[in-house]
Amino acid sequence: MIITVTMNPAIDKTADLAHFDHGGLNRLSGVIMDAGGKGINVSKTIHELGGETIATGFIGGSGGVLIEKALSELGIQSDFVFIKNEIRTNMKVVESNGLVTELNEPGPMIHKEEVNELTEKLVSYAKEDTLFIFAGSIPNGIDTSIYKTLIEKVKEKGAKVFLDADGELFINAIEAKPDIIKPNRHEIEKFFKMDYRADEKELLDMGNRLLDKGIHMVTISLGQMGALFLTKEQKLKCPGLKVEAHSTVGAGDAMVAALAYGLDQGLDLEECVKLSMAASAGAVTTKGTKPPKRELVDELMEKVIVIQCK
Ligand SMILES: Nc1ncnc2c1ncn2[C@@H]1O[C@H](COP(=O)(O)OP(=O)(O)OP(=O)(O)O)[C@@H](O)[C@H]1O
Ligand SMILES: O=P(O)(O)OC[C@@]1(O)O[C@H](CO)[C@@H](O)[C@@H]1O
Repeated sequence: MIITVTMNPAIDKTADLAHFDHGGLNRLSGVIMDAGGKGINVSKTIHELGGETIATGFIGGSGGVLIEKALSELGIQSDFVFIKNEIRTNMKVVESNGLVTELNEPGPMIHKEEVNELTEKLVSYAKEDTLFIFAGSIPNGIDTSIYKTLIEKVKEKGAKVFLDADGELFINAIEAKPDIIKPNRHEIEKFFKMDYRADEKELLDMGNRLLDKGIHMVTISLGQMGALFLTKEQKLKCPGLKVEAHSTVGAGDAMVAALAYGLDQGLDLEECVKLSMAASAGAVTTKGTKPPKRELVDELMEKVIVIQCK
């Protein structure tokens, strides 16, 4: 079973705008709302691909009720810890030239008892055939070592872990040796304190250094340029697929979802890679934070080119 953990969910509001006038009055059109937050998006994509997940994490307030309802209407199982405070709303502004500006709120204050409740819940789910996905930022009142602590606890019970996080959360969590990670270019460059754009050789080198830390698989996503998929045994790269982009929000989550689903289904690495390239490109074509349709993913899979890195 795949358990997604979203500590900082959000109602995503995606609005269209001809041109963003910084410092001026911007009148938005075509505002749509989606249940968001990285783990929740991962659950939505896994479900669309045909898999099963349980979405957990913190939810609260009217936004929390909306998210639970949205997941239940989709037929996605959830088991959240209900918190006292209201979850956040994140604004995504899509300009007509395709540029997306994201305005993410910090998230609610979480109390110690709420963290303890989630910890107990996760430990109770942890078994040898459980894959946990820890994804996204954390709300207020929680230490940045939380992912590290939780990864250690569930790994003790034999579970596997996929981590998609940034900054201090990522740095601390790496110490707990998650099985799979998916940093994007900026995240991995920041981790290795690079202040310029890494070339492919440097990206491979950074990926190898992370594998040496005991991580089984490192996927480095490169936006429209594609992605690198690295294990000790195999180093694969895929150029990005050409699609009509509407919003890149959630592309990374679709990639995480497809990789997790593929591995959980026992697909070989090359099949997992094709599925994740297709799902992430498919996610770019949807409006708002929506998963790609399975039929589109199947179509796009035929177009994925997998190259062995030298
Ligand atoms: N414009 C695009 N066209 C085609 N594929 C794209 C595009 N943008 C992203 N992708 C696909 O999505 C994957 C993940 O994108 P990216 O590297 O931007 O992840 P991310 O930064 O984690 O995304 P986010 O946090 O916005 O979900 C890429 O590796 C690629 O396969
Ligand atoms: O603020 P975080 O937790 O880093 O990211 C949250 C978020 O931007 O990520 C998802 C897209 O990946 C959106 O649904 C959501 O609004």
